[in-house]
Amino acid sequence: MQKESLKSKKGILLVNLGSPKSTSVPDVKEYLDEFLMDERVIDYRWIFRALLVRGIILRTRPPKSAEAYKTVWTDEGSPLIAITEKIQKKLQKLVDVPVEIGMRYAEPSIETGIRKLVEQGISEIVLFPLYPQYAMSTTETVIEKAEEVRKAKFPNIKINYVQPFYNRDIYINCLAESIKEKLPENFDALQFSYHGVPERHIYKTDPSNTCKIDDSNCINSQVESHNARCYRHQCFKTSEAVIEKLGIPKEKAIVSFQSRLGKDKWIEPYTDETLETIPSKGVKNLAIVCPAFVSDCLETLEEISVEGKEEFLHAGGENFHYIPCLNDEDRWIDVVKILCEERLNDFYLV
Ligand SMILES: C=CC1=C(C)c2cc3[nH]c(cc4nc(cc5[nH]c(cc1n2)c(C)c5CCC(=O)O)C(CCC(=O)O)=C4C)c(C)c3C=C
Ligand SMILES: [Fe+2]
Ligand SMILES: [Fe+2]
Repeated sequence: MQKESLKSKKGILLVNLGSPKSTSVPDVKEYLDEFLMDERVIDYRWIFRALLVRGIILRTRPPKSAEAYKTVWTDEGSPLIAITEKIQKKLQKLVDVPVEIGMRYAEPSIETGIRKLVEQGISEIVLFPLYPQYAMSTTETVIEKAEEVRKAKFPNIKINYVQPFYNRDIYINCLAESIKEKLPENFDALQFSYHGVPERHIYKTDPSNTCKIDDSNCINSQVESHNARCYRHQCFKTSEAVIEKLGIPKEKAIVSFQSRLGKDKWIEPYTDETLETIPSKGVKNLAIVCPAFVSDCLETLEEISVEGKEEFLHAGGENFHYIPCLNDEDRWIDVVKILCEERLNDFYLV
């Protein structure tokens, strides 16, 4: 068994969220349709999801989103895709197996990425969902999609998945080092702004049924199965570990959740409301980082760096310092390499 595994060819697929093909309204609409019709993103029954997405959201949102995308688009296209390609190229120089990329939505899709590997004779793939924290709308949907594609199109390949890595020392050290380098000399608070999710998603993915979204039941939970699946817990734990590593007092750290959509209750506190209230509480000089994203994207470059900054300054803040994501920093590529290699080696254990 082990001999056979050693003979088969291995490869790596890095998976990120994906962006529209272009900033045109029809391309943005097509992208949003695929994204929001995902049952792990808007988790209503198909008919209600279609009524909400196609009947309401897609009638008004695409032109606004297209305008926002225009402000971050570069000569290389979408920042999220361009950065993922840079990670791929750097990783490729460090490992002796082929590395491809795939996006959960739009192109290059997960299927395209797997096909490119299979065409190179690969039959064992390490698939890395590029999300530090687990969520139904990120890690889970990537794995579901990859399994659907594998079963339907490539039934003879094996896939090992890199697990969420929010609590791995190598990642925390890397993130802390990266933040440390970019922190301004004087700051009143360091804000960790994570992408939000509806509260309902937190309860839905908790196998232990113990999460009550309050500090004792969520952040400090000792229930392993809860902690492995609770996005909120994992976000707070990421921040806690980073501030400890940086030696920043707890009182100087703020955790918040951005980018909510629709009328459902999302996990709190909300980033926009926080930015509007902290100046009156004495936070005039703010450093802000977005650790749910490994690569800068619309949500960091526009929603935080532009809109968030405006909200903060308008509310009386004086200095707003955005700390970029890990992007293609060498120290982060080293972490990606280690996490992938662990799963490459797991093929030998079968
Ligand atoms: C990092 C983790 C992410 C989670 C969790 C997440 C949940 C989530 N997102 C939406 C709706 C939208 N998100 C949009 C953009 C977007 N979201 C993420 C990541 C997470 N989303 C990224 C990296 C991006 C940027 C993509 C890019 O091309 O740069 C958008 C599109 C933009 C817009 O119109 O505002 C929507 C819509 C929901 C509903 C959700 C959880 C249920
Ligand atoms: Fe999102
Ligand atoms: Fe929780």
